[in-house]
Amino acid sequence: MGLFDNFKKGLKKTGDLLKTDIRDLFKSEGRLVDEEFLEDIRAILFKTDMGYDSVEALVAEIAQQFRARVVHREDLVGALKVKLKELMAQPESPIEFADSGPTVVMVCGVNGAGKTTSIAKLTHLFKSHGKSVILGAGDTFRAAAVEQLTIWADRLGAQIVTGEPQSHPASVAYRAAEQAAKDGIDVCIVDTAGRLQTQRNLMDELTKIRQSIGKPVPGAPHETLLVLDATTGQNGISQANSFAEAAGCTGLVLAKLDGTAKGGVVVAIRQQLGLPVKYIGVGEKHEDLAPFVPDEFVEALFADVMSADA
Ligand SMILES: Nc1nc2c(ncn2[C@@H]2O[C@H](COP(=O)(O)OP(=O)(O)OP(=O)(O)O)[C@@H](O)[C@H]2O)c(=O)[nH]1
Repeated sequence: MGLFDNFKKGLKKTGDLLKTDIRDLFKSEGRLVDEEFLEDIRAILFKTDMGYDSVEALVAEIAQQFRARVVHREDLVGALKVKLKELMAQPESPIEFADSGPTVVMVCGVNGAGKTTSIAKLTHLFKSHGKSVILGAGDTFRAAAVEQLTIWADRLGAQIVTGEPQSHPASVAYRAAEQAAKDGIDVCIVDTAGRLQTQRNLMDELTKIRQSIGKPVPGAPHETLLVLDATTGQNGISQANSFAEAAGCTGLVLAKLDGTAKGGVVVAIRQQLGLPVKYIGVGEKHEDLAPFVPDEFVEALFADVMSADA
């Protein structure tokens, strides 16, 4: 599947919502842009969870361009797309690969956000680009987490370093990074147990994990990715903000985008979190991950609204 198809898959539910609502607005050919129309647009955009500031910026743009004029569906969608792309712009941010030696990626997030699955997807992606991968099973609290990651590693042809049930996650992370350096492996991905940003001791533990990764591989971790569950919508954003800060995150993986009609949350995330969205999860399989490209996101979001009338 191409990138655009992946975005469409991830945004199916959100796109369907927009399609129905915007088509309902344009039952007649054109619509006069008055306060009532602007209010309707506002309500539609809010439903996708774009957040107050983004919605107001979009409505202001429509008002400024079309107030007191008759607007057609394609003009409205065109203007929304241009403004959304502007709102979501971010530096191109693929993974920062190390100049030499292994690139170490640490993955963190709250329980059940989609960390393990995202690690499997990243492994598949890196391997499909010809890179060798080793995993560090740093979630030593849950035997099931280690098991799950081991299954993925076997299936995807990656090495894995695990610890004894009581071993410290920092020592597993250290050994994984060390092994990567010793064996000349391109990418080392370190899993961590789910935690809340309010659990001080567990957040301190993330710092220890980071420090121990940096011993065998100076400069590592090169990326610390926060996995966010898109289905929690805007509720998750403020939590993510403090998490990202405490854990020194460099980017986001937004998992389960396919599971929500509130995919507009990506816009809110771009507005409210100072971090680039690096990848989106669009399903449960290992190939269901796409690098995040704002313009593709916007095009996919509105693709069905403008497709041939059903
Ligand atoms: N539909 C869909 N499901 C996903 C996606 N990513 C993860 N999941 C599902 O979400 C559930 C939790 O995912 P995990 O990867 O186990 O989450 P985790 O963060 O490792 O969980 P803990 O280790 O318990 O903290 C699983 O059932 C996954 O299949 C996605 O992009 N789309």
